[in-house]
Amino acid sequence: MPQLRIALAQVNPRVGDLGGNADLVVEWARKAAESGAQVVAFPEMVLTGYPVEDLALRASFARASRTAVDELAERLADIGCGDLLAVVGYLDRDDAGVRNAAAVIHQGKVVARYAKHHLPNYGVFDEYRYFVPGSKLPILRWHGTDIGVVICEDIWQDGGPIAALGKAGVDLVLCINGSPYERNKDDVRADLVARRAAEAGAPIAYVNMVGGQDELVFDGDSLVIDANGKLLARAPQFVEELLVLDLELDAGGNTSVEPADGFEVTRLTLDGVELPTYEPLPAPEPAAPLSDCAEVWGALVTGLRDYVHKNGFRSVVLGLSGGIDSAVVASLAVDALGADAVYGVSMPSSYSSDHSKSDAALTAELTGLHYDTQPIEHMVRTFVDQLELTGLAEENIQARCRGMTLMALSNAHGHLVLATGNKTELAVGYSTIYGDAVGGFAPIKDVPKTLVWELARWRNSEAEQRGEAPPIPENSITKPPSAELRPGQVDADSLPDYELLDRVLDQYVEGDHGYADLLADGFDPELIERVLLLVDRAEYKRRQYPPGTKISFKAFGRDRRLPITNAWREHAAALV
Ligand SMILES: Nc1ncnc2c1ncn2[C@@H]1O[C@H](COP(=O)(O)OP(=O)(O)OC[C@H]2O[C@@H]([n+]3cccc(C(=O)O)c3)[C@H](O)[C@@H]2O)[C@@H](O)[C@H]1O
Ligand SMILES: Nc1ncnc2c1ncn2[C@@H]1O[C@H](COP(=O)(O)OP(=O)(O)OP(=O)(O)O)[C@@H](O)[C@H]1O
Ligand SMILES: NC(=O)CC[C@H](N)C(=O)O
Repeated sequence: MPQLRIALAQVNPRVGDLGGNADLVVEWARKAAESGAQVVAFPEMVLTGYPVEDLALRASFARASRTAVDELAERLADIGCGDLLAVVGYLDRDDAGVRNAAAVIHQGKVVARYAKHHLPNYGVFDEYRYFVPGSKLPILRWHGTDIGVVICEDIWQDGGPIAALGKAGVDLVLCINGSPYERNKDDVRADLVARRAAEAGAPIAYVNMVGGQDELVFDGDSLVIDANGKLLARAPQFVEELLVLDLELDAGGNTSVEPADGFEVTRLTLDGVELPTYEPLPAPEPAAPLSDCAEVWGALVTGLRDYVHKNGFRSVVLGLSGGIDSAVVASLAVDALGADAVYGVSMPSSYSSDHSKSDAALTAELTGLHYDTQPIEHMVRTFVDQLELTGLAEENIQARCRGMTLMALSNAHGHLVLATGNKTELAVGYSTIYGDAVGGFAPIKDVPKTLVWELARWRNSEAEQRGEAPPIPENSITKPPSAELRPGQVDADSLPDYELLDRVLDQYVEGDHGYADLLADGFDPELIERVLLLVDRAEYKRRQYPPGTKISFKAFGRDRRLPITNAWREHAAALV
């Protein structure tokens, strides 16, 4: 049986940076060659970054991507990696249109191209807007084994290229991916890859990218599973990694080129240099799965870090209220960027409690971030007096003075402003537009309030286990949440209990349940009407909220697109 050493390069490209991404591929291909691999696979569209959105529609970008892949092939040969079979995702354009493609590179040339067949067009994906599906299946004979290539969504749909490869006969399938993180998706992926490997009758080597791209985080979790469902290797989440392993594959001998399931099958035999003689590698230990909180924290840290760095910022600023949301965002920012890159500002008004000031100062002390106090009382007074503001207008001007202060500090010092709102607040519109809703990035906008508390407790206990000081003040976790916009205000005065609220929101937002479904879920009719009205009315606020990391199946934004101007209400009268 031929032994094949493969390497999966789980790397972090940057959208639009064709030169930088080519350098990345060269650097990791070199590592793969040094490890003795004969095959290296890179993620989906690694050369352009992913997703490129409407850049795909620009002919200039497609031309640059095609040129970049040809130049990359030459470069790999020039640096002595020509004998490696490299599979590299890129954006292609041919007579039929734009393609989400994989180039197979060997000895200085692109020897085969595969265009993604199944295009995802749900959730955050719009691939029918950009790409033309492919129906050609190149199968490469390399060191006696027959290798097929597919791209991400190709394994998420029944039928299609995997079934066709199974019928034609292959010994290995390389699946290159840009699969964004969602809670619990790692389990779904592993099951899926196992199912498809059985269908292909061959192991599937699945390589996913890592890193943040606007609202998406790619978590890696690359894996190799054989046709019997055995996990052969698994990379950790959220870190770059070269997963190298030796595969004992059934020797090729597959010859069918009959069209299978509408696919045009071509076989190409590549000359392999004589195999080096090396000791087989011990089977790599699969990365241990992360707990739910560790995984979410890893996603939030990655999303924040990459948004900041990939957009050229070196530091962030946020308002520290002493409350749980700003404390958790501060802790995430410190984990993502280091304490020296985080600036926290306490901005007390005349309604601010003593504990809000002391808890904010304690957050700074525990995390080591830069701390400053900027009282807003005089600014607020000027607006209130000049415009004769009372009630809600007076309350909101406090949040707006804070927002303006943070943006001024951003302009003056170049910090990116972090908005601290969580998913529950976004759902019910519990924030002041152009006030605490200002910012460039909103790290916890997809985290429900109850999960914010859970993450805070988890992060503190992690610190304790490592013998470090817990970064989040205990009082910020345990005190009743309050916006402190008027004396004695607490969230519970105007919102249902957060446990209950999050359960309703989960069904309405994630589950898209209507009124009747929510009744069947066991919620009180009055509660349903109240919560749904709040959610529906706040669409305009969500549209203007900064981007932030997606961790759920349905984040606000691309995953959930509702009209702002919308007269439809889910209520009892709408039941038929
Ligand atoms: N459909 C629409 N399209 C575009 N704009 C629309 C709009 N409807 C209203 N507006 C505009 O929005 C304004 C109302 O929104 P806004 O000014 O935000 O005010 P509003 O939503 O009425 O009040 C803010 C609420 O958030 C709570 N809050 C504030 C700050 C922090 C927290 C917290 O705990 O985190 C909670 C606060 O207690 C209050 O209940 C209107 O005056 C109007 O200008
Ligand atoms: N006194 C303050 N000093 C600095 N920033 C503040 C202050 N009050 C509010 N903010 C900012 O506005 C955001 C919204 O705060 P608010 O207290 O109104 O509600 P919250 O959603 O409960 O947030 P938190 O849990 O952080 O208090 C805070 O997270 C913080 O960034
Ligand atoms: N890039 C893709 O085709 C991703 C789609 C796929 N369903 C995933 O999330 O993994």
